[in-house]
Amino acid sequence: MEKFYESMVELIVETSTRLPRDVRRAIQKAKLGENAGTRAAMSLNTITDNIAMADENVSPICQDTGLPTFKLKVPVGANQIKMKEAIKRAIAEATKTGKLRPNSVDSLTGGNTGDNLGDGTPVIKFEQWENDYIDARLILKGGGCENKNIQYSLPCELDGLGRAGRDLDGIRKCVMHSVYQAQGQGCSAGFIGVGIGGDRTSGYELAKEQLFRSNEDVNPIPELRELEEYVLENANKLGIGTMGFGGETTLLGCKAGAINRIPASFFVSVAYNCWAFRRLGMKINPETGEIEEWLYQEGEEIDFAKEVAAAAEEITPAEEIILEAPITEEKIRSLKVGDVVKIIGMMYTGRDAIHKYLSENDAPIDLNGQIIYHCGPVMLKDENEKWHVKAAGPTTSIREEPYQGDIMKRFGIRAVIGKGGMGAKTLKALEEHGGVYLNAIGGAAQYYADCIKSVEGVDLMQFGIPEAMWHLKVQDFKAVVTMDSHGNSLHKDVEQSSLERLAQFKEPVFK
Ligand SMILES: O=C(O)C[C@H](O)C(=O)O
Ligand code: SF4
Repeated sequence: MEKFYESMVELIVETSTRLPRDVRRAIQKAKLGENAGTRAAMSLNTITDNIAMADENVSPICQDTGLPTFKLKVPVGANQIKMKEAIKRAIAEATKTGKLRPNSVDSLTGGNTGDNLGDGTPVIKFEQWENDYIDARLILKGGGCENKNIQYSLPCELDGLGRAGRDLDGIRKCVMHSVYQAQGQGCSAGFIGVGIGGDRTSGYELAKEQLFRSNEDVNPIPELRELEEYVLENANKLGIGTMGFGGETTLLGCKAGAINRIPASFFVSVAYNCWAFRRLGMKINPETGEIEEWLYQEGEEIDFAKEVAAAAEEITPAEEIILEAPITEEKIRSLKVGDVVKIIGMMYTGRDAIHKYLSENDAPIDLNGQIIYHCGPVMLKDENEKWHVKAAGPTTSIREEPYQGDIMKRFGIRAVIGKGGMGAKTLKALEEHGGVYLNAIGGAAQYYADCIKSVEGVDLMQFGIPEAMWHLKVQDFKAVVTMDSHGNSLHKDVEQSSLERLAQFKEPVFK
């Protein structure tokens, strides 16, 4: 079992830090399809730089290492109890070494278990089979994309598309709609798994099961193959683009499966996965526990590191505006949607727990003129009790929509950084108070960790590592203004234009 445990540690570390080959190829294709100089092209450059940095640092690609979900197929007689114990031990170990963020939170008390173990975490599923080896697969699916999963019950009425009936064309409409409703919030461009049929539970399970397929396989069922190809081609006409900034690629992969249903129910379930599609697998010898072969590793491996060096010579950077807190209202009012800013100096992290806390309590520090970063980092303490940032990309900002505007006004905060954009309430507050929303590239956790030069302090540690308020000193932290103090929002514009584009897919296609 010791070897099996070591194999599991390796599986977790590799999955968290190195994207599989099929995923790299899909991202490379998207990159080649964007026009140089656009926001989408810039974002994809950051994404591929980040992939290369994660390879090199053997550190998490994204700070949200998600809900670890293992799927094991085992020969009859293999001891599942022992395997489960070894997997749990491996999870705790990978958390201790900073390859996983402590992500297991008590749903009633809010307490973080600190080692990723707890009721329901990790998810481990076993299946017996006739083969003589163990097939072990792992997916680390983050929370932002998980929140964009969606389940439709047919028939239904859909924005832009009208009625979706109980047939293949109705299914087509649901799947197109699922990509539209995700906008950039699940760190598009994404991959989707579609589950047709089943009940509410087995439908979602089937959808997630599709995410274990190679992105390049061909569906043996002709109707499903047609559906997959249709969606992949046409969802990319929605113009949502990388991070929802607009652009040519919105979807990187679509895989669909179908199971039977009962007459009254007709569910279409969609599991959305961000570009940081972390899933790997291995064949393991059941006697020795050793790795026999890695899965998803056929074909060419794209090493983005080489491209980083080449691209650095070519790119002329867009004009960047330096921002350093404390920021004046005048400075904020001079910023407009589309401006690229480079932040130097201090910023403070604050996500779900902090926003709720600040809505009911005083701030632990003076936030006047300051910058709040929606981020739950991976942190490690060294032997001298000093904290280090191991991964620190933005989290989905829309969750703070109920609080954000009020908090900015009350504490004098001038800028918030996050991803995916915010809604009408925040936009109004930015206008009234003089604030901006800055979009960072979701998932680019190594890229941003590199911009953080020191950890100057931390407050509210009782909320656990991802939710505490970290005081970070940064250098050249780049972000784009996507909501300004003049009532403009790139997110609102893209949502509107993509809804109009969605409507072109209203007419029946599969008869
Ligand atoms: O929890 C996080 O750090 C990010 C999350 O995955 C998100 O996409 O919002
Ligand atoms: S931040 Fe983005 S890339 Fe990271 S897990 Fe969340 S959705 Fe995925």
